[in-house]
Amino acid sequence: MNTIDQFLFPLYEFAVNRAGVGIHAVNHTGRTVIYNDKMKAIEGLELEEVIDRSILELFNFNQEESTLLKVLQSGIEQLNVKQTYWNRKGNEITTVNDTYPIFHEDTLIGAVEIARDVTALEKFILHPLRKNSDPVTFNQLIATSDEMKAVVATAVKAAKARLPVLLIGESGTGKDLIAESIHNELTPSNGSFYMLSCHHYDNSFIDTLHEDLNSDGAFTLFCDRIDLLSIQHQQKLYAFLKSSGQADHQFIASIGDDPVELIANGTLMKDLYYFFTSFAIRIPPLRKRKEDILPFITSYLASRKKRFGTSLEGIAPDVEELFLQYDWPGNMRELEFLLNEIASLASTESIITYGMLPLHFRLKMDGMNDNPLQAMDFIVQPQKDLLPLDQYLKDAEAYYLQKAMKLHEDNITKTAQALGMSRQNLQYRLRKLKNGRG
Ligand SMILES: Nc1ncnc2c1ncn2[C@@H]1O[C@H](COP(=O)(O)OP(=O)(O)OP(=O)(O)O)[C@@H](O)[C@H]1O
Repeated sequence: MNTIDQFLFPLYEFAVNRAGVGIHAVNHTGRTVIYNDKMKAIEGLELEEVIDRSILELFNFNQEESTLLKVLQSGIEQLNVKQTYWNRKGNEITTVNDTYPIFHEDTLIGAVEIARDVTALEKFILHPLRKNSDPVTFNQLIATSDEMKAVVATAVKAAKARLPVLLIGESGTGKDLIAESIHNELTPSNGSFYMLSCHHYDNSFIDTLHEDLNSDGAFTLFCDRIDLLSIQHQQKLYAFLKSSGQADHQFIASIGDDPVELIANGTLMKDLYYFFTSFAIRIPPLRKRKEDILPFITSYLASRKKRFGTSLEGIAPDVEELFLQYDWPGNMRELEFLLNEIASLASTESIITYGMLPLHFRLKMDGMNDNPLQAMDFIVQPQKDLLPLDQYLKDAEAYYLQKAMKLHEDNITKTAQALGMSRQNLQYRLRKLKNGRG
């Protein structure tokens, strides 16, 4: 490093780590050389876990890394690649990635990926919902379980009474859908449905609510996740609601946790909570109402068939059993994403079989079921469909690592030694396999 570089290095390092975008750079061999703080936050990984990865290791893993690899191989940039997945900490993340090849005097010396975390931005909206698609009504909600039937019955009552409603439930349980269904149940109907999404740090939009919602007629305002607003913004929202006058407006809010706890730990303003509690509706997580899983799948596949002409119609009994055992931390949204993933890879199949489940899901199941992949799964048999090579290699890696770990009584150092890799490398692979990305 020359003197100028030495002088500039701390500045570069500072800038890279303070950047609001994830930055991941690899050299020409695919080895990670930059992995900034934002990228760590997005992926839930640590620098040590990625720093000594080689191009071959990168090959087997997630989409984003293969984008880096592709760009490294082709020398052509890839822009605006969007992905949504649950990261290692179980958070749903949506990123938009730009990946660039880096040349020095005509020689390709590496590639850089810039990832924008748009999870919050995507939700930062104040807009009339679904202007151009069918309005959502209670009829479209899957409510087979007694718990969901009770939710719908109370929501219908709330719409009749036209009183403020508080929806309480984990992410992905359908709060948005219920809010919109309440709006569409109102008689006489309200002109506009506005969704005020509070998932963003910058909630200055609350300051302009008066102007934004200045409509002649009655409207519905759905304040999604008010518990994510700062107390100062909650006070502003409360002041707006109190002053909004017209009795015909329908106000709905949602929170992601138990209100008593949120108030106790200072995350939710008591007055704002009381404003909405004429009807407090708790939407149970999917793991507490598993009767809704299969009807959702049937309805999803039927609507996909209608819209895209796909051939999928149902799921195999063993897959059904797995789905009923799984806890679905991302609730209906996670199930929907999983089905999207399966359906987008399906061709002529009419039934979702175990082999069609993405690896990350199967690994979670294997952990849960004590029913891991078997050596038999890797033998080519005439009566069994062949897997795509990429899938086969991923499965084989998962199997091999699990067996190697077992052989060495889960001792990372010994297993890594036996496999001829570093501890970090092995840990990284194991974590990736366990938490796999969709
Ligand atoms: N009962 C249901 N019937 C049909 N689809 C559902 C149901 N519940 C959820 N979904 C689907 O699951 C996805 C997530 O639902 P929704 O956005 O309403 O969840 P949410 O609780 O508002 O999540 P968040 O708190 O993250 O905003 C949507 O695509 C929705 O269509």
